[in-house]
Amino acid sequence: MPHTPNLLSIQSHVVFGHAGNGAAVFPLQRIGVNVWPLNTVQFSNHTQYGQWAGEVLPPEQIPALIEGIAAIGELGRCDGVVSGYLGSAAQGRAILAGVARIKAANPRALYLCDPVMGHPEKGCIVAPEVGEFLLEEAAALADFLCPNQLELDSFAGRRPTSLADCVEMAEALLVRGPRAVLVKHLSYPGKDEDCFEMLLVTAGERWLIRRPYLAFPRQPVGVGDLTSGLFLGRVLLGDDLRAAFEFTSAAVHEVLLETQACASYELQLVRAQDRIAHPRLKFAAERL
Ligand SMILES: Nc1ncnc2c1ncn2[C@@H]1O[C@H](COP(=O)(O)OP(=O)(O)O)[C@@H](O)[C@H]1O
Ligand SMILES: Cc1ncc(COP(=O)(O)O)c(C=O)c1O
Ligand SMILES: [Mg+2]
Repeated sequence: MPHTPNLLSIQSHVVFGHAGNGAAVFPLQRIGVNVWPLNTVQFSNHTQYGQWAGEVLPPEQIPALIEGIAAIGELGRCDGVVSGYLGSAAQGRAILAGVARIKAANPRALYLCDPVMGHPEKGCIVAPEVGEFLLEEAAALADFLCPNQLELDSFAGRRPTSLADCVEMAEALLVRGPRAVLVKHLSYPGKDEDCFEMLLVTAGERWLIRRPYLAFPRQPVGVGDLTSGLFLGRVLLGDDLRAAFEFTSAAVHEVLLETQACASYELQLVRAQDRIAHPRLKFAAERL
């Protein structure tokens, strides 16, 4: 029987709806990954509603929970770690210490860092110290870095002038340490507005995926968290990076099609579950 990978997912959790672990855990389970959810916050709902109840996990709880898994002798079975939204650089450092501990227990474990910096139009912005921490500290330990365009711009300190420039900006991040950079959402002058584009760069390869652009009255939340989770999940299941990239794009598109068909603001993960596991569509990655 093939090994069922174990993935520690360090993200926010919402009671109602889907964001953070609330967007990533079920799809990961549905594709055959054992998820160890470590919830950095528990909120009633995602923050784009403008109001929520709940609490942030004290940063010292992150190493304590990881240490608890080590104490029962199971930490070496962790095959991968995803981290998402960080409340502070201190919380980020606690996560990196946990990742280092896991890599010591299992040197083959992979770390994907989703460098969440927020979306000005979604109203979610992180403190400047978090941006610096992500570039100066997290990128060095990450095997995969998954910025969106705004996060890529923030790392580069400028806006792109073209697709080739986006590639250059992503490749500049490779120098910081990750083996691959997945840009989850491209935006640059001259881009075809009918297409939604994602980019994957490694030391030797550059891949672009285009899929149809879907219009929403309000952009759903949690898509980035779903994207980064599925990508690492498929890598842990044995896909090469191109195959994981193509699978992720197709599965996320299936979720958005269902969400659009239901005229829902929240991602329709349960309704789309069979198509997450077995997307009907395939968007082939184009080599640049
Ligand atoms: N095919 C598509 N058409 C339109 N919007 C899309 C499509 N695929 C993803 N999106 C949107 O793009 C964003 C995903 O990219 P990203 O910038 O990583 O978002 P996030 O803020 O969720 O991290 C989400 O707002 C998502 O709703
Ligand atoms: C609690 C919570 N987690 C995660 C996110 C990130 O979601 P996304 O994947 O859209 O970046 C948000 C966005 O508002 C949020 O409120
Ligand atoms: Mg995001």
